[in-house]
Formats: sequence, C-alpha cells, structure tokens
Amino acid sequence: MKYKRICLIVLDSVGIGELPDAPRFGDAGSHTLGHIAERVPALRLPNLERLGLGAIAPLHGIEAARHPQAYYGKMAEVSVGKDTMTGHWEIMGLKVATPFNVFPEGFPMELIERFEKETGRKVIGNKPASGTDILVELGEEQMKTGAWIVYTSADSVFQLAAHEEVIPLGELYLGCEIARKLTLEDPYAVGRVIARPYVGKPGAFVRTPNRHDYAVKPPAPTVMNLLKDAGRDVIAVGKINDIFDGEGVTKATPTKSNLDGIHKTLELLDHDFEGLLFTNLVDFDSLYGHRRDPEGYARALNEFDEWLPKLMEKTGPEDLLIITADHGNDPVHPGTDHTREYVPLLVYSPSLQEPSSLGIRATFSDLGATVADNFGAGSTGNGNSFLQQLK
Ligand SMILES: O=P(O)(O)O[C@H]1O[C@H](CO)[C@@H](O)[C@H]1O
Ligand SMILES: [Mn+2]
Ligand SMILES: [Mn+2]
Repeated sequence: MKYKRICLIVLDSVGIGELPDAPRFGDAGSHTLGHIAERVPALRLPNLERLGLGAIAPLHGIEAARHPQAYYGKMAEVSVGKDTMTGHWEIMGLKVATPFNVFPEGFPMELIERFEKETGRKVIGNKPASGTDILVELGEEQMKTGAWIVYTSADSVFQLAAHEEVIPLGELYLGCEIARKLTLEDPYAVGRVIARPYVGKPGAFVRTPNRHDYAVKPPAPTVMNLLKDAGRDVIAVGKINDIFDGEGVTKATPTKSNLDGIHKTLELLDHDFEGLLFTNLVDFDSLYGHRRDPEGYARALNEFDEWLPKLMEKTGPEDLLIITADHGNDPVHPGTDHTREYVPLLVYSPSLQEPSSLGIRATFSDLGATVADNFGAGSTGNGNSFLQQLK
C-alpha cells in the first residue's frame, strides 16, 4: 500500500474540451472550462493553477504552471454515454458498452398508464425538458390537479417533480419507488428515477434539496466493491452512494450543496481511515451547467478553488488527493444537456517530489485501476494504473 488514504473529488460536469467522438453526441466544439474562462475573463483559479490545471489545456486567465504541484493530465471516456452514472462507473473500472435507454418522445403510454394506476395520480408532461422550465410550464397545473409531473432529458432518467405541499415528500418517494420497480428492466431499463421536489408559488417555484436518485446497480463489481471486499473503507460523500446504489460503499453521507460536500470531506479527513473517500460536488452540473449559467459556474469554481488549500492541508504525505470530473456540461453550448468531453486529472500529495504530466489517459478507468493497484485490491479488467509513475 503506497498511500493510506485516497480522497477522490469529482467536480460534476467540469469537462476540459471535446473528445474526438464529440460530434457523434452533438457536442463538437464543447469545452466546459475553456468556455467559462472565456465568458468570464475575470475568472482566476490560483490554487487549481498551482496544481497544474492550466498545464492540461490552455484556459483564459489560468497559467500553465512551470512546476505544477500535482501530476496532471486529462482522461477520455470510452463508454457510450455522457451521463453521471456512466462517467462515475467508468472512473471505478467499468466500461458501459450498451447505452441506457433514452426517451426523446417521452415514455410509452402503457408505462405511464401503469404508473398512474399504481400511484392513483394522473401524469402530466411526459417529455424531455429542463427541470426548471417544466415547473414554469406545469407547476400551477400540478397545484390545481395534484397530477405528477413526469419528464426526462437526453439522459436515461425518469424524473418525477412534485410540489411538496401538494404531494408530500413521503408520497413522492413512494411514487419514485413504484417508477423504479416498473422501469428496472427491459423494455424500459431506465438508468435513474429521480425525485424532484419543489416549493413556492406560480412564477417563483424553487426546487428543494430533497432530491433523491434511484439508480440501477452497476452491472459488474467496481473498484469500490474490490476495496470493500479487501477490507478497506469506502466512504461516499454526496451523490456517490446513489450513483452506485450503495454497491461497494462502507459509509455514506449525503450533502446539500458543494460547500456542504467540501465541509463534510474536510471533516472526514480529520478521521483516520484506510481506503477511499469519494466525493461528488454536483452544483457545478445541476445549478449552473444545465442552467447554461457561465457566471454562476465560474463562481462555483472560484468557491472550490478557495477551499482547495484546506483540502491540500489535510492531505498528508501518506495520502493522495485526486480531482477529476465525470463528463462535461458546457454552459455556452446549445441545449441544456451534458457534453462529451475529456475530464481533467490532478493528483496531489505533499510527498510527491516533482510532479509532471500523466498525459492523455485512454479511459477514465485508469483512475480506478490506480486506486485498486494502490490497495492491492485486484482489477476490474479495465484501465491501466499510473501508480508507479507517482514519485
Ligand atoms: O434539468 P434538470 O431537472 O436539472 O435535469 C438534469 O438533471 C438530470 C440528472 O442529473 C439530467 O438528466 C438533467 O435532465
Ligand atoms: Mn454528472
Ligand atoms: Mn447533469
């Protein structure tokens, strides 16, 4: 065991430029970090810059450090998707070869009818939509009729929106469990069912942090399962537990925001453990990427950058701090969906002598392979470990 604790932070959707196959996903020219830096020329990320962020790709206002404090590079996604589950599963050693089903025309009527029958409420919506736009369109109708708002996106998601004062949270979660049961397998096989509660009055609806995700289980053991089976700790912060449906997790903490996720990560680093601390910071994606808000996205990046020194401080010589992402979500790209991009890779420990480039990794799974390698936990069969390169 080279490192005792590995703290892996996924900045959800913080991509670093189009992948060669981006045109196939409608994402030619996408560049989440690059376009934010261009749109918000005042953006400075001095701490990520010190680690080597600007050495991965040219970014306006962020220099390429001459002596980066972290190993740096970028990783390509080989799986056939650009959603959160696919990205995280690939990071943890799986290659998703069959895409999840998507529903650009909405869900088949027979599924909707079964859902209505089992829940005792009607469905309105049933189409791809932005989660905030659909509330503007249908929130008032839901308040009047008590019907479910069902919507999807370019991802494989069955999203169920409900006003907390019209359909109580408990009933919303029950509705999601019913939807989960109905869509678990073919012919629907939906990646995720998501509870989307909101509050407020027409014209001023706001979504609450009581969102809850019901994912399918990863189709094979991931690096997290390998670690858990090898007796290591696998601590999940934020959405991680949902994304893996609890598989391979030994302890989980949900979060309310990026800042909450950073605080919880810092707190966990104060305790002794041996294994992986795996954090997802989702605000980048849900509050700014999907909302096509480059200014908000820049502020969130800035906030993470300000807390980074604290995270580095708590990373001891026997620890590794790894920062990456799961896909892109370029706030300047047309539409409101994810973008098919490389993700950044920064690997820091105060014990590293002269960090240099890790190059372009052929798959996100190189990261998982490195984690498994470090703990002598075996292999999922995907990815090449870069552990020996870290000196
Ligand atoms: O527009 P909202 O509701 O935020 O939905 C987004 O969030 C979903 C899950 O991450 C994505 O599939 C996308 O549809
Ligand atoms: Mn994501
Ligand atoms: Mn998303």
